[in-house]
Amino acid sequence: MVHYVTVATCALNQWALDFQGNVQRIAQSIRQAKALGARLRIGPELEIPGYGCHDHFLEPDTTRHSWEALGELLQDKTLGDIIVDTGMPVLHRNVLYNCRVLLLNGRILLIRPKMHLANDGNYREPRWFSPWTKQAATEDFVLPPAVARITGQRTVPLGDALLDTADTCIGVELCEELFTPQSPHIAMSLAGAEIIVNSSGSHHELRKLHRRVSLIAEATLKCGGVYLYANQRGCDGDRMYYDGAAMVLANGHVLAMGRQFALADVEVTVATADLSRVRAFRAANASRSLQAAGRDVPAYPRVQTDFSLSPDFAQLDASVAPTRPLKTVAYLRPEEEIALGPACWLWDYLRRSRLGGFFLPLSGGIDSCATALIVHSMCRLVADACHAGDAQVLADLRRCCGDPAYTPASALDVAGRLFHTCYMGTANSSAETRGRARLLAQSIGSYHVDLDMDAAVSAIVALFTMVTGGPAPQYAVHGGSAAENLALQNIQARLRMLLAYLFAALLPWVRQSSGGPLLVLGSANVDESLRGYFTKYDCSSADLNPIGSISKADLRRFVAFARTEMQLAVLDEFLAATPSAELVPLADGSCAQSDEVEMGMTYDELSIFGRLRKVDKCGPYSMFVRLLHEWSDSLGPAEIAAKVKRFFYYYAVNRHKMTTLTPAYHAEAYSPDDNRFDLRPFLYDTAWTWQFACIDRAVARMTKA
Ligand SMILES: Nc1ncnc2c1ncn2[C@@H]1O[C@H](COP(=O)(O)OP(=O)(O)OC[C@H]2O[C@@H]([n+]3cccc(C(=O)O)c3)[C@H](O)[C@@H]2O)[C@@H](O)[C@H]1O
Ligand SMILES: Nc1ncnc2c1ncn2[C@@H]1O[C@H](COP(=O)(O)OP(=O)(O)OP(=O)(O)O)[C@@H](O)[C@H]1O
Ligand SMILES: NC(=O)CC[C@H](N)C(=O)O
Repeated sequence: MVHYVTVATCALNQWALDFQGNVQRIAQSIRQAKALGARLRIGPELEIPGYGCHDHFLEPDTTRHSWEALGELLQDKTLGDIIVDTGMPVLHRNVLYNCRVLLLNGRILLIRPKMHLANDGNYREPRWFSPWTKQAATEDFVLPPAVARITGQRTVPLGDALLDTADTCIGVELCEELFTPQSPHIAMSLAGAEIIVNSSGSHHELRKLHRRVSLIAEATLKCGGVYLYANQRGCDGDRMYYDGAAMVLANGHVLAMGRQFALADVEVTVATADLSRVRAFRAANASRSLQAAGRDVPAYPRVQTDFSLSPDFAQLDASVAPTRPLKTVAYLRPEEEIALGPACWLWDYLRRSRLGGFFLPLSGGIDSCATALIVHSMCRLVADACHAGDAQVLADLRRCCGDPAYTPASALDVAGRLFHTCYMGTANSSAETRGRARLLAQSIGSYHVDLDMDAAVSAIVALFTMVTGGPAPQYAVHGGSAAENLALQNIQARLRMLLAYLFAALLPWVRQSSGGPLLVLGSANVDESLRGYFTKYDCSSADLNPIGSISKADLRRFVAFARTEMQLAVLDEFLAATPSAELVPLADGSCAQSDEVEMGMTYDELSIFGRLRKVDKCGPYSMFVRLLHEWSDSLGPAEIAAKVKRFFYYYAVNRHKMTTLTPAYHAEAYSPDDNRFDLRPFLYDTAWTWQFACIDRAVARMTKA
């Protein structure tokens, strides 16, 4: 007797509130799973309305339309003969739950509400849902009449139960539940669930996939069993990118894993697991058996079905073999993740916003260069998908370009249609930055504009002088005050933003393209945002920023990676250049300004401050203590104190700038995004009187000692 079960998990590119598109993608994934021989298919968390509906979950319409959409799935006869695990909000006795709904042949088997809600970082599920707190208990859920008519059921069980099929037992764990110390899979496995299904809405952060795989590998290594993990993939309407990587593990080994980043709307990952191995693994583990036989194992209610996941478990069929475990999991390096995640996010945003492409102010510096490389990466993915026959990507591309007959020849060809770069020079710009911008644009195929805007700068200064009747403001190198010097720089920076929006609106018209206007891209990185080293409402203000949660140090690593992997020799010059704003007059024809000198700290130091502040939750005093140990080889307590105090001073002065930062791709746990992720006041006492005094006392004590 063999017990081979073929199971399917998916990554779907759902879009919040796009019920029609979401149901189509779910149905397509079920059909694909069946075609691949699967008898169980799981999809992402809340896949019917889309995970990222946020406060729309509070609207009864969202639940209502989810039931209507579920009704369509239940009535579709092509979706039968497979257990389907789908997700939607369910209102039970006036309480809203985040639920899995398990279906089979037009009937609902079980509704399983989430028991441990995600409530940190970007997650705030308790704002909309309540957790189901009754372990191993169910209640009767009365179906909405329209659904009851379809299924022929009046009530279905809702709660924490297991599903018994003819050949195995299935337990449901929902996303965050895996991340908790007392994960439900532990009790469910001890109670005999052999397959655990986990549907997630888990967004990308660099290196996060390791954590998911380790948690599941650890779970199945300790408990034994088959574990299915599904996830959304794509931008479903905000700063997050859900990064797929749907997978199947068994007894600690990865059997199959889908792609983390890809443009395909539907990806089904299938594996055949041998349940005999699960049984042998568990039975041979004496201490596990002792626990499983004990009184503490919850007596789960069990929903019964005669359906069997094994094709015919009475006979050995040599054509069906268990999937061999992967030898290694091919984790991407963080640089590769930066190249792919934001690129896929940009593509989803572009096609879903139905605009005509991107416009990027390209300065010849590292940040806008990294942004350009991400768009280049997007163009490569789009060209590859078209060449591989992805009809959806080709249709979306044709709509963006406004050309129904277009077929791309290459990534550079795609860039020529979608990507616009612009160098906006002034008398303060150097030939080096202008040249680097032009060469990079050539290398990646963007439509490049090289302009000078001195006339506009002079006009604004002249207007100011005329209105105030005073002398013209001067740069510091010409004897001007600090205020004059800053004001003159900020005019240039803000004019660039104005020009960016003008060109984004009208370049398609100039090029006689029938695509829509362009999305303006910004390139402010985490470090300069935290330090406030940028002009409010300059080119950092844009429609989207692909690099806004990434530090300068990581961006430099990404550009170095792109130099080799994308074979762009021009990037050597970017890596070698000294970062500079080029907003003050040149000295002997070359740049007289250096970011790090002006900021009073290096980008590497800023990266460290940024991680300590957010990830390690350090206030000024804790940061000082941490750095005292980490920097003790090179710096004394007084120097470290001065650096920490300088950072917190500028952070406090400039925190207000975070409130208007351009929406940025969420890539890192140290993101300073003020609107959704890093919630802080923006009016601080910049003296930090109490905190700095505490540091000063510690320095005094150490100096005395
Ligand atoms: N607590 C608060 N809440 C709300 N608003 C507040 C505020 N404190 C000041 N403000 C306002 O903020 C404004 C000052 O900010 P802003 O106009 O940006 O000007 P500001 O921060 O004074 O100057 C721009 C900074 O960026 C540097 N910079 C300039 C250009 C390019 C680059 C580069 O990235 O390479 C760097 C420049 O050296 C300087 O340090 C004023 O309007 C002020 O009223
Ligand atoms: N000469 C320029 N031409 C076009 N865009 C520019 C120019 N100077 C600055 N910008 C735009 O303004 C943004 C902020 O300018 P800033 O001088 O602060 O550069 P940065 O943040 O160090 O970025 P980069 O490394 O791209 O220069 C740049 O990322 C770029 O998009
Ligand atoms: N939707 C969820 O429950 C996600 C929570 C989980 N901590 C994650 O990041 O994957």
